[in-house]
Amino acid sequence: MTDTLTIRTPDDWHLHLRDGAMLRAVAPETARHFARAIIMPNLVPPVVTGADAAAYRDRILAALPEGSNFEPLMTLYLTEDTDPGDLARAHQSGLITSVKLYPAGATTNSASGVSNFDKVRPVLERMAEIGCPLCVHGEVVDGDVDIFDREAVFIERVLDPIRRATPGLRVVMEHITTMQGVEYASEGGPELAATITTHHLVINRNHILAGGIKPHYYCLPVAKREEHRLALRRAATSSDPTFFLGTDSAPHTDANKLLPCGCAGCFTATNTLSILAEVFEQEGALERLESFTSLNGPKFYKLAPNETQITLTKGDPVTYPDRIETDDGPVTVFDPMMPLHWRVAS
Ligand SMILES: NC(=O)N[C@@H](CC(=O)O)C(=O)O
Ligand SMILES: [Zn+2]
Ligand SMILES: [Zn+2]
Repeated sequence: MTDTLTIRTPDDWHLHLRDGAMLRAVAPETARHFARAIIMPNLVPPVVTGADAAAYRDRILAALPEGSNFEPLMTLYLTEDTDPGDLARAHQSGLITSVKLYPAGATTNSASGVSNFDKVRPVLERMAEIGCPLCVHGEVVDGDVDIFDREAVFIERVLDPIRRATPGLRVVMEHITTMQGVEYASEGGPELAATITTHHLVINRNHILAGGIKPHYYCLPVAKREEHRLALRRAATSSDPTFFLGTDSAPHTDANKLLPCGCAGCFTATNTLSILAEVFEQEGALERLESFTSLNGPKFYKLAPNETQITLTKGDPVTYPDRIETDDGPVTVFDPMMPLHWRVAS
């Protein structure tokens, strides 16, 4: 039986680090095991210009533990006023790695996102020319569309038309949650990829809603039926390079999660690798964990995989704190509802 696994150091291709006290508390949780991460720009106010991204990058670096080599890969938040020239300069200088599209109103801090997709056409065309990837939160904002259908409808109504109208645009479908997402991504050729979160490999909608409401399992896109979770597991553990890890670790204080109108987001940075190793072992695919966490992402982003390695060892169940403390208040760590046997050896 395999009880140690050495892989290239993982990267997280979708991560929320926030700012201020929250940033200082959560950055070390990711930097402990990950070499790089794509940093989401949905701060208040959002990271919209190259100058904003440079300043945010400095704040992240200042929040890292001493001696950390963690590299934040910055993104810009696409708005209807994004300046294509500023974006292109930020990308060409290496300051930003990608641009994030939030349909206005789709998720946490998305109010400055896009309502009229025609308005961002020139920016998307410029991105296609310079090879800057677009990371997409793929849900329609339409009160008439059932929340469980918003991803599938987005693919047909918004994503596919954008991709057809913008040849060459490289797109990452972020945090896919449906078999329709898996299917569309896997048929999209080398210019299309998809990230899958840790929590969507573990929970389905019953975990949120059956036997009492569980606010800590509420995130966007919301977890779907079991058949969709199983499709995500097959995609993540296949060797298809289309799919890679984006944890979408999204810290909110417990006070903000446990409101009558609570925030969306699961905080998984602390125990993600233990959970993923458990999931991949359950699927008989431990030898493919490295592709998902450490190889497919860099390949899509045209970056070298990390030279360093981590070793996971299997033993007695490993426990993690239920919550981490921040100066903004406690943040609950995602509970995978199963014993975890794999730990990252220090
Ligand atoms: N995933 C979430 O439920 N929340 C994210 C936003 C996002 O990634 O959509 C957040 O910033 O809290
Ligand atoms: Zn999102
Ligand atoms: Zn996110």
